[in-house]
Amino acid sequence: MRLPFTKMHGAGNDFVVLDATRAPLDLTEAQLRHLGDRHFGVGADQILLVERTATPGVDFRYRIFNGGSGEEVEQCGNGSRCFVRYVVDKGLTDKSTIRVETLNSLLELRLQNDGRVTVDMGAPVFEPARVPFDPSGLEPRVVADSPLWPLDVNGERVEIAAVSMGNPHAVQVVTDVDTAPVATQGPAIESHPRFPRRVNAGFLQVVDRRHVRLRVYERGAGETLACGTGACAAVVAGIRRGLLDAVVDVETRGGRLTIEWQGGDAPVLMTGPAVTVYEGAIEL
Ligand SMILES: N[C@H](CCC[C@H](N)C(=O)O)C(=O)O
Repeated sequence: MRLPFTKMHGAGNDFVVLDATRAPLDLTEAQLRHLGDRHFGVGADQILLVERTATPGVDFRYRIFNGGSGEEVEQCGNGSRCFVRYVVDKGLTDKSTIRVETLNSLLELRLQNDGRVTVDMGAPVFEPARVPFDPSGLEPRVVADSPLWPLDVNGERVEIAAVSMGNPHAVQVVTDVDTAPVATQGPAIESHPRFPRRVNAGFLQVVDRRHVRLRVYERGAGETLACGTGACAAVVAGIRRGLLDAVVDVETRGGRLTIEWQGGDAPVLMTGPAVTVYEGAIEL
């Protein structure tokens, strides 16, 4: 099968975007992993499938698959911005505010005049069972509004905040992201038994109350240059610990995202770039 695709990135987190609005696309996990493979396929952190939906008041559905594992996941922040850029540039909609459903969320996205995209990512979730995270037998250290859970990682004690942005995140504060043990602790946290659906592992460095640096070892993809939901989870965790103000610039290795959260049940707003790199086709 000849499969046309669009290669995109949001702050360096890269995607293969597929149009399934005209005809359904049913790819196997092996085919999805092939698309994500940087040597034998196209290469991408995630594969995004754009579909129509019959849900009233919703414009599209988009499905997200991790490029390393081929598994379908609930949410992708950088991917949602590229989704908007894609449907507007492809003429699939004439709206500039678009409502899209994912596996477990409904997002509202707005294309700004400067080409950046703002996404209402919904409210964060902290209840362990809904992350999901198993805290049984653990005593958290509570800092301001935030329980910090002691996790045994490679024989070291790591303190994490467990947050869901629709997908699971474990966020720890580090003094310097450049020297943080992302390569060793990342995979150990990703597959930690206390996260039954595995987890995205965030390493957050607080520069000041409005600026942070972040690296994320992503579930099913490894370390990416940026992680949108990871940036949301990290800023929310920092605000709950009393370390950050409500609007924070997040410097990632691939670019800058701006995250806003007013606390409580307020939605997390994420603004950042969405870039089309090239159009291509691959024989699957
Ligand atoms: N690896 C993530 C999905 C992609 C999230 C990330 N690329 C983003 O921008 O939010 C997970 O398994 O939950």
